[in-house]
Amino acid sequence: MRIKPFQKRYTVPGDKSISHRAVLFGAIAKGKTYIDGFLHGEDCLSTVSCLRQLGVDIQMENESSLVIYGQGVEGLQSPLKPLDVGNSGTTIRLMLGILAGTKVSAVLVGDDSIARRPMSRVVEPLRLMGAQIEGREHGRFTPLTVQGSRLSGTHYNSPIASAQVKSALLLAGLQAEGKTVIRETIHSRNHTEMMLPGFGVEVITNGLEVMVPGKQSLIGTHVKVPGDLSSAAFLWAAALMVPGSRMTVEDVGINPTRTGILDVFVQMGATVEIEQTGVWCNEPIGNVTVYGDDLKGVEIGGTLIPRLIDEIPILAVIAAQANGRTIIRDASELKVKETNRITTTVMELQKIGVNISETEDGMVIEGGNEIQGGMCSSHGDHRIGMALAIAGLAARDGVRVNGAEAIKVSFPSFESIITQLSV
Ligand SMILES: O=C(O)C1=C[C@@H](OP(=O)(O)O)[C@@H](O)[C@H](O)C1
Ligand SMILES: C=C(OP(=O)(O)O)C(=O)O
Repeated sequence: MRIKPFQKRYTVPGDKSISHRAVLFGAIAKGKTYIDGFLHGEDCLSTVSCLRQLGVDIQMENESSLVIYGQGVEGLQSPLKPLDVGNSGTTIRLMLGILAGTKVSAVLVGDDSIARRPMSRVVEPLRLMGAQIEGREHGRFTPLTVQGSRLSGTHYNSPIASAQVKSALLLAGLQAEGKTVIRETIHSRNHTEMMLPGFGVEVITNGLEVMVPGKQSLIGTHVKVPGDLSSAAFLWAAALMVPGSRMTVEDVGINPTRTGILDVFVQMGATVEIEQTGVWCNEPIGNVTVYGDDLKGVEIGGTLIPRLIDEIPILAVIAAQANGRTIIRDASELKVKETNRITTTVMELQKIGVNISETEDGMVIEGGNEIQGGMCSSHGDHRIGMALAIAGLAARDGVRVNGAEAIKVSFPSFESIITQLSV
């Protein structure tokens, strides 16, 4: 149902990408790692449970504070049962990079969505380093089996801008003989490169290239996780969908490899005020306020896309309300996320009366018409579920989202915040 204008300040739960990395790196480090602000969402909990199955002692002091008693990669043990990564692409791909160079043998499985997502993007370059990974359709899909082995460093030109690929190879490279160099065509998020030096690891970045010398070990540290900009994006979007509203999100990560959506808000005519308040573990954080009425459509593509890849479903919702046409190009990677996010975004927004169509590598939205509302589905994809719920704040008849439980994957407090906005 259409809601009244609001002026609010919130914090959002910890960044999902950074939470995964903090617990994975702590698990292969020697000594204690403390994590504050850990995201207690299903994806990160899948990472924790896989690591526990590998014999890592992880204690939860409370929902967002963890202590990991790391014993180095040598301390990892072969699990008795398959490691279940649930819905999390980051977990399986980074875990493959870690396990490839250990003495562990393990089977990795996930849910139906994971079973459809491509694994060859990490399996193939890891095999070039000497990894022994087998699986369904020659290792293109789960279930996958990894038998840890000796690795050699590599020089890999990554054909896709994927931080999961880059991170998997860097993690394998830490255990390999010789150096590992990854070159991307477009910058992907750089949280791995930003965090590893805090664990005492040498990482050298030179433009689009990242290099790690091999045979390095990690030392436990303290990680403070910034708020997740990808979660905050839904709250800022709420303010843009309800004219006259204003939303501030505090202590949110503003790493430039993630802030593409803020650039697009400005391009659409919104006001974005960024007050940087600190740097936590190499990651800039700040308080970010977004407001604006009478937005206009935009054309986006190219190097901007990896900087807002997870925000495209919510951007489509904002574009539906903005005046004029929005064109999103170069976003084929969306086809291999939790769902095919081009298809699911277009299909579900059409159901609630948005004029939107699918293209080969993105979508076109004709904005400026009232969103009617109705019944739609998350298709089990957290970001689709949240995008549709935000559309509901401006829809004439409201929006009912089936499968909203998927939202717990990344933003467990989303529903309670949206309920507060609506009263
Ligand atoms: O490394 C990460 O933490 C992530 C990288 C991105 O995926 P790709 O690496 O497939 O682009 C992103 O979509 C995902 O939500 C998290
Ligand atoms: C794509 C996502 O995550 P992952 O690849 O880790 O499943 C996401 O959170 O939008």
